[in-house]
Amino acid sequence: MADMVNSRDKPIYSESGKAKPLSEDISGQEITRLQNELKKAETLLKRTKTISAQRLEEVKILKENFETERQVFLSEIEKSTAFSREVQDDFKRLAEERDDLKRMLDRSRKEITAVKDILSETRNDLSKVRDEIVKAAEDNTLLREKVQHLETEKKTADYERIHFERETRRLRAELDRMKTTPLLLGTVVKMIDNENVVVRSSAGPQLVVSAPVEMTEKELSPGANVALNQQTFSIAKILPILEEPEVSALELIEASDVTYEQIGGLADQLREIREVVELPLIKPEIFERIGIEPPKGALLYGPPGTGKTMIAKAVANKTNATFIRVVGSELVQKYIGDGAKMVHELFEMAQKKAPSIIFIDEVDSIASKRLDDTTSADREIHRTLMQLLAEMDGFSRRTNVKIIAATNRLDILDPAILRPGRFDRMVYIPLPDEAGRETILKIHSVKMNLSSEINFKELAKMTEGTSGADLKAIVTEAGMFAVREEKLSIEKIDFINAKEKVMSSKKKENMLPVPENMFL
Ligand SMILES: Nc1ncnc2c1ncn2[C@@H]1O[C@H](COP(=O)(O)OP(=O)(O)OP(=O)(O)O)[C@@H](O)[C@H]1O
Repeated sequence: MADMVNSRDKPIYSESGKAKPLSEDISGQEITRLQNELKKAETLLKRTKTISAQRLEEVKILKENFETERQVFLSEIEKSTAFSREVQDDFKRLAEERDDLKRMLDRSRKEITAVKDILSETRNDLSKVRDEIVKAAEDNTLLREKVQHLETEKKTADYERIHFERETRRLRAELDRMKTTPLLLGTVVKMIDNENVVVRSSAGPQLVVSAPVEMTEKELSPGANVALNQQTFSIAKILPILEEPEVSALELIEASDVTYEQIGGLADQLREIREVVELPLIKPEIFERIGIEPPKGALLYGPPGTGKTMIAKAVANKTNATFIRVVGSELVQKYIGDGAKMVHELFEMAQKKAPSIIFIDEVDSIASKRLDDTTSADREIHRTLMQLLAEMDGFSRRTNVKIIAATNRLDILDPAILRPGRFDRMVYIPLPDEAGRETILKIHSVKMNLSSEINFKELAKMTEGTSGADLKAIVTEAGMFAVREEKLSIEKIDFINAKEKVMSSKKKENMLPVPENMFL
């Protein structure tokens, strides 16, 4: 057993921990026990070593983990430090900005205060200006009233002046006629030489008279109408020759260019006139076939500027007739003493130029009713009328001569001229209605360059009471407005301005007194 003790196992310790020499009291059992104990201790030591190794390993891992986390924390701290620095910078910048803003706010507050002051000053000024405007408007109204009053006075004065001028002219003509010894009518037969002329006096004999030095050979050509002094038979003046319309009271148009299409809004009236004037000229056989006398003509009456002359010209155009226009007032004013003769020559010329249409404008000037022929002028007018009636009665209905007369004063016409057999139809030519006005506006602006916004229907609504001549004036005036402003086309505003202008001047005219029943 002693062999079994390993030298390595020496010394052996007792339970009390005190080493005892092996030789002494160690029994076999004790040795076994001690060996067991030793084994246990070894096992324990081994386990302890293992555990220590495990613990060491764990400590190592923990150490590593700790290092890693420390690094993470360090980097986090670094980041936080950088962030905190940024935050500090931002804060600083924001603080600066806030200071700037504060300064700006202060400045703005000061500016607002200044603006408020200016505003209150301006408000005061404005209220002063408003007061001044109100005062000026009141002054303006007063002035306008004064101007209106003055305009009315001026119109009255103008009207009186025109009236007096007319009266003066009439009296002067009357006076001249009374002063002048009546002249004899004569016709040049031939010129003998530069100084002597043979004339046939209307009294009968042929005479040789001296040629006045101021008269040319051409003026004294054979056939020229002359007036001769009753006592000396010298040539006092050359009388106009009817066939030369520019020196007579006549307007002679061989071929009129007015067509029915150029007349707006008078369809019914045109139909009536065409029946009595156009039809007998174009188709006289219809009347023969039916066995009725063709009409002689028509009397057109109505307000001025409604197209009476146009109608007569259009009929002349349609029938290829010569259009001869004579103005009643000119007949008696220009050819004092010769009115009746002129009427006779007028009908003669119409026959010569047939087919023809005699248009007697302002027929009231020679055909007005009067109670008695007090003055010689009245007697002269009466003679002219009698001649007209005689000519109308005398010429055959079958000739190619038709008469159209026109007047604005049906109320003053002598009933003699209205008697049946003279004018077969009396046609009222009224102011155009709305549709008529629209057509007339379109007719007169057909060649104009118009802007697309122009609405003639609307314009026709605004021009109530205007005549065809007024509407033509509006169109022309609108063109003038556009020309003045160098526009490319006529705009609506030009028409509105033209309408205002024409209608206001018409209103002024209308303020002159109008005889009662003027268009009846
Ligand atoms: N119905 C119409 N259609 C188109 N244009 C018209 C019309 N009526 C008048 N006018 C225009 O007015 C102008 C004057 O018309 P016109 O001389 O025919 O009138 P009137 O009735 O004879 O006038 P007055 O009685 O003053 O002699 C014409 O040249 C024409 O341009």
